[in-house]
Amino acid sequence: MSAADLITVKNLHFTFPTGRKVLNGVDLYLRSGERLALMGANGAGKSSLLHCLMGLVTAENGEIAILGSRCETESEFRAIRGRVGLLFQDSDDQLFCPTVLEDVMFGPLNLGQSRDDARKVALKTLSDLGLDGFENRITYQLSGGEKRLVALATVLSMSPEILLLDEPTNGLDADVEKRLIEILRSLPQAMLIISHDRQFLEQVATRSVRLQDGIISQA
Ligand SMILES: Nc1ncnc2c1ncn2[C@@H]1O[C@H](COP(=O)(O)OP(=O)(O)OP(=O)(O)O)[C@@H](O)[C@H]1O
Repeated sequence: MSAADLITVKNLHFTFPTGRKVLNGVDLYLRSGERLALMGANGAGKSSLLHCLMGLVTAENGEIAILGSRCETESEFRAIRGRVGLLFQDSDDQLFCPTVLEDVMFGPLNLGQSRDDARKVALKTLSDLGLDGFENRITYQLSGGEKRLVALATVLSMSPEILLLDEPTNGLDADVEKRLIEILRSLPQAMLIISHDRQFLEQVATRSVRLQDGIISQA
């Protein structure tokens, strides 16, 4: 690990209130320019690890530093949340507005942009993802794959400095997955990507690690 790490995790432990322990001393780093694949079996704790990184659940032990700031308290996590974009595993956790445009504008508005600027950035982000003409679609009526791309648009419209992507290819057909691969490869942000799609990871990831038995090993 080095001072140049965008994310540094040391000896992280996390247990659900039910007593299920999923992280048992995780060490991890993400550096500028990396697209890091986080692999592991179903239930290994990959999503839980991303949730710890965003402060959505509280680790009982260990250290998290993001973009040079130590994150432990809610106010410390709040300070970095606008700079880190999390694509949830389930698109329905990400989309809560009646229309696509409102959902994609929500983040930029929340970051203090004017309605005009938020609209412009939302329309550009949708266009970049091949979603021209989707702006007035009713979010809950979208197909699973369409929702996946709109959910990604809600993340990218905030121009986060780091991307945490939880199974981004879920529900995408082969052509759309191919487009997503090109998009992710063209983005400047470092990213941590959870996926069970080996072909996808082979084309996108610059490094891979595996979460198993609560710890990280080389994949
Ligand atoms: N709220 C909860 N309370 C108790 N246990 C939970 C809770 N949420 C998840 N778990 C359990 O914690 C474990 C880790 O879940 P997590 O979703 O982090 O795994 P994952 O590696 O992302 O799995 P997958 O690849 O299937 O998405 C699983 O066994 C899951 O059933």
